[in-house]
Amino acid sequence: MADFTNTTYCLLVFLISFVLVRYIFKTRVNRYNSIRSPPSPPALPIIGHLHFLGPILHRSFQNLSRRFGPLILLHIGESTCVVASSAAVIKEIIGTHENIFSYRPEFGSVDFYIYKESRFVTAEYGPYWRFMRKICMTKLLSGTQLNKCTDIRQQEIGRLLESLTKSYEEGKPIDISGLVTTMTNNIICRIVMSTRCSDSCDEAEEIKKFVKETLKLGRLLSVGDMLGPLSKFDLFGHGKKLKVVMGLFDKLLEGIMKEHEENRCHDKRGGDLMDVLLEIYRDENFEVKLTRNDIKSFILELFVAGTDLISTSIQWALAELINHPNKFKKLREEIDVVVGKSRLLQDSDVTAFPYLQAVVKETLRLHPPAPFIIRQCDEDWNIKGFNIMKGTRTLINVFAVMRDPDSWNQPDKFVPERFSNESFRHKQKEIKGQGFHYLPFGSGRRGCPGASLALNVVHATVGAMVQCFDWNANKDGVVTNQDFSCYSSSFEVSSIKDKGETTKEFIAKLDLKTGQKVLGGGCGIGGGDFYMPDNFGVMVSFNLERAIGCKCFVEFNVTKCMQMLR
Ligand code: HEM
Repeated sequence: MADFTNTTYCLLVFLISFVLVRYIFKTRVNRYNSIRSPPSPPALPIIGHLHFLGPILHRSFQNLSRRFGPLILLHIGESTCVVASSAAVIKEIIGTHENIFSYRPEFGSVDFYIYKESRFVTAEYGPYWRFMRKICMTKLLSGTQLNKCTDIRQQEIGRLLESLTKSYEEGKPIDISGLVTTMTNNIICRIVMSTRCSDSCDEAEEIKKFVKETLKLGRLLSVGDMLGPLSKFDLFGHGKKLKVVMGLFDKLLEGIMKEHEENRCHDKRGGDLMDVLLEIYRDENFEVKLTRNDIKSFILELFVAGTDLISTSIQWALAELINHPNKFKKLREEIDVVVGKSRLLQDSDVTAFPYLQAVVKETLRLHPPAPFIIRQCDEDWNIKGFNIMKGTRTLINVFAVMRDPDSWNQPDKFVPERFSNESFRHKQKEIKGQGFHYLPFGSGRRGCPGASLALNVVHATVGAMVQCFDWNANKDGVVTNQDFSCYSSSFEVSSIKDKGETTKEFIAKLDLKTGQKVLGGGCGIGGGDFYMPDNFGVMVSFNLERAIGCKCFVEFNVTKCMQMLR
């Protein structure tokens, strides 16, 4: 009853707010009515196009663009955006007119972000952004810095493999999602703050919690953007919570910074990223004077930008390989020929594995962990004959572009071979995002600076997991060859696992046909599934058989995966 009252109350506040906002403020919508705007689906009063949006946003936008064209205008409550979904349109936006679309929009969370003045990812294209970007590319995430971290990556992957083996030996189920996320968090933690942090598991764990909470609250506050200027009143208290979480993060990071300052690194190679940033902070000669908040904010952004995305990519790659045993076999053979069975694959081996690289590229094409590139139009502009107003949020639907049948053969199929055959190899431009058909890391001056680090970790982890274990869907397991978005929409409410219900009972309830494949939960990530209900929990089992003889039993826990994204 209390829940019902709360929900009704929230709904009322929400609706009244909309009406007030509409009444009080002259909206962007009105201005768009008077210009040649991009096509727009029929909108409802107050909510605009909200009713077109399903739980998986990039799919909803893909469906809309199929009906209304590759550039569409949407009003969601008080929030207006254009969505681009074809390579030709995107080429204009982040290619030809990149200078107009180099800004990223502010979201509702910014008012409650304690390092408001220090953000890099949403910094305007000005001296501060240019300075941070330069140190990112030349010092923090440069090839030299990454080479220095090879040992860290190798050790953390080794730990992951040990955990898998140990769980097998103890006969315990394994939460792949949790283990892989811990690994990526540890890698970033150690690269950023060195062993001083990673040795203390508590600190690494604390950071993981803060990042998760910051992401969750940030998303909730962004949804509040629909309320327009009223979102500043923090009607649901998410902003207040964000401030508290960030306050705790700040305290923890200040402690780590002080520790670094006390044990100043005299290593000629320059120490970890925190050491490099502190060195710049102390130096008066740089064109931009860094503050302590700049450093903390940048570090938080690296965690937010990196950890989850790498982990998601690894899980999707594994899921696709499990679902395509012939491709798994082909990859295993490639690794066996080069590395053999007596040693573990190393970072430096990856260049000798074209098929492994193709598997990762194809995974990122089908399941881009960042399904949207978000930019903002900085002047009243014209794209393909349509007017876009200054300040309009511009969403590039990377997911739709990378599944566009005009650019890709059998776009919804997992076919790594498309990246390993000769015709594609000399299209390297595509891979770097310059052809605008393949954009998992964005493109141009605001493209992802962490792409090399991310690819290093994904290649080495997927390679090691394939080299060391046989991954087969258990015959009891629910396994699908569709991605999770199809999975969630086809199961809906009737398939929520009841409390106390065993996996077997749950599976029986789903009434799957013999031989039908259903993808395991660990794979259910792709930017949007966090809308799934809390109690949705499918335990999916996989058998792991180690190449060198031992057998493991793994359970993918969907609930845990999704909690990760909450
Ligand atoms: C698989 C993993 C990753 C994916 C798929 C990914 C994807 C992306 C995408 C799509 C963008 C926006 C690009 C654009 O606007 O054109 C971006 C930006 C960014 N990424 Fe990544 N990223 C990944 C990993 C990382 C890592 C590991 C780091 C750093 C540790 C990182 C740091 C950043 C930063 C700082 C930006 C903002 C750059 C700027 O505004 O100049 N990312 N990433």
